[in-house]
Amino acid sequence: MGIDLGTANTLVYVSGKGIVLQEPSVVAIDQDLKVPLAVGEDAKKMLGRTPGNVVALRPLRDGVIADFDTAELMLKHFIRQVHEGRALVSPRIVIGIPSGVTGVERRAVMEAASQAGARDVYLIDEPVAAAIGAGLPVAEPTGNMIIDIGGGTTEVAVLSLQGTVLSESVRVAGDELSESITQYMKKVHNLVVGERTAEEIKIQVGSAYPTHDDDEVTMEVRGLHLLSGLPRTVTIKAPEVRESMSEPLAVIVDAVKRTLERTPPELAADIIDRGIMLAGGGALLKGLDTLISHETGIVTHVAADPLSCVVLGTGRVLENFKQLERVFSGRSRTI
Ligand SMILES: Nc1ncnc2c1ncn2[C@@H]1O[C@H](COP(=O)(O)OP(=O)(O)OP(=O)(O)O)[C@@H](O)[C@H]1O
Repeated sequence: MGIDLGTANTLVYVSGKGIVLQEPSVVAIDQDLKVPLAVGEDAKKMLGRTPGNVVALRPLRDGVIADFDTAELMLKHFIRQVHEGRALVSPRIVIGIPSGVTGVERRAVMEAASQAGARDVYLIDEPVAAAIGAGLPVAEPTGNMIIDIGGGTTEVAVLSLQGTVLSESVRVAGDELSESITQYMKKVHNLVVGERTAEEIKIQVGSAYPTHDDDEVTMEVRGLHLLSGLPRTVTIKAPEVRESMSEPLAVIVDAVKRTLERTPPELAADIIDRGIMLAGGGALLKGLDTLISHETGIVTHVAADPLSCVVLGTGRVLENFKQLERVFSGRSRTI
């Protein structure tokens, strides 16, 4: 089994079956009874809509485990769901985790997977898994650059010979882009919008680079008007949404440029030939590949299925275990 334990989404791949689960990394908990009410999609629908005694939590924030107990609960829930309640037959699990997590958190993730019934737990850094899932030849002696833009972190890495030659991780990614839209709506339109609405704006009319028909793209946004205190609908245009995201986008572009500046010349030459690969849900932001190409002068591609790259990578590693044995950043075995 391969798992992408992401800030925004968790995906599970089962050898021979493919991706069997794709759910938001959200857990809703009844605080009075201390029991989970919902996990995944059902819990995400509750974000910002819960009564006093219920909290909808995202246990991973900014690429790290913010709430370990809830993360463990979620991981166990998903593993059991995939196995339809049956006990695991001591399977091997490969888990993709953000490269910024600490040693303690790595052990905690392995522990949670062991408790859910896994015998051999292997950890793989998300950029490495994303590169494998995007089909980059990471085992060859050639430089590959991957930018994995998730919910909480953007990880930029240069890989060669199954290893990370250099990498940089910034805690600015998809969620921060949505948050900038929230701030903009409040400041310019006096409209308070929730996390889900801000994400919808980003997906529907957000872009990183201008197109000729930009001005015609608009969206009606509902929220709470700050001055009247009443619900109101406001029409926004694509260029203002792009402008509202300019700061976090600049942080991402700077991280890419800094990594390129540190890349050894032979590998840099490979990257110029092969281009840069974008993965993670953030890669779906319209025009982001064009922005990065424009800023770096290097052709930039978006992976075929950016949201699934990490989990597909864990799956490929599972299915080619002997050839890709050196890609792991942690492992544990329960006897
Ligand atoms: N079409 C889209 N346009 C822009 N952003 C999108 C789109 N679809 C998804 N996203 C964003 O992608 C992010 C989630 O990506 P992904 O599932 O790869 O993250 P993750 O792996 O859970 O996070 P992390 O890698 O930080 O742990 C969210 O911020 C979401 O808003």
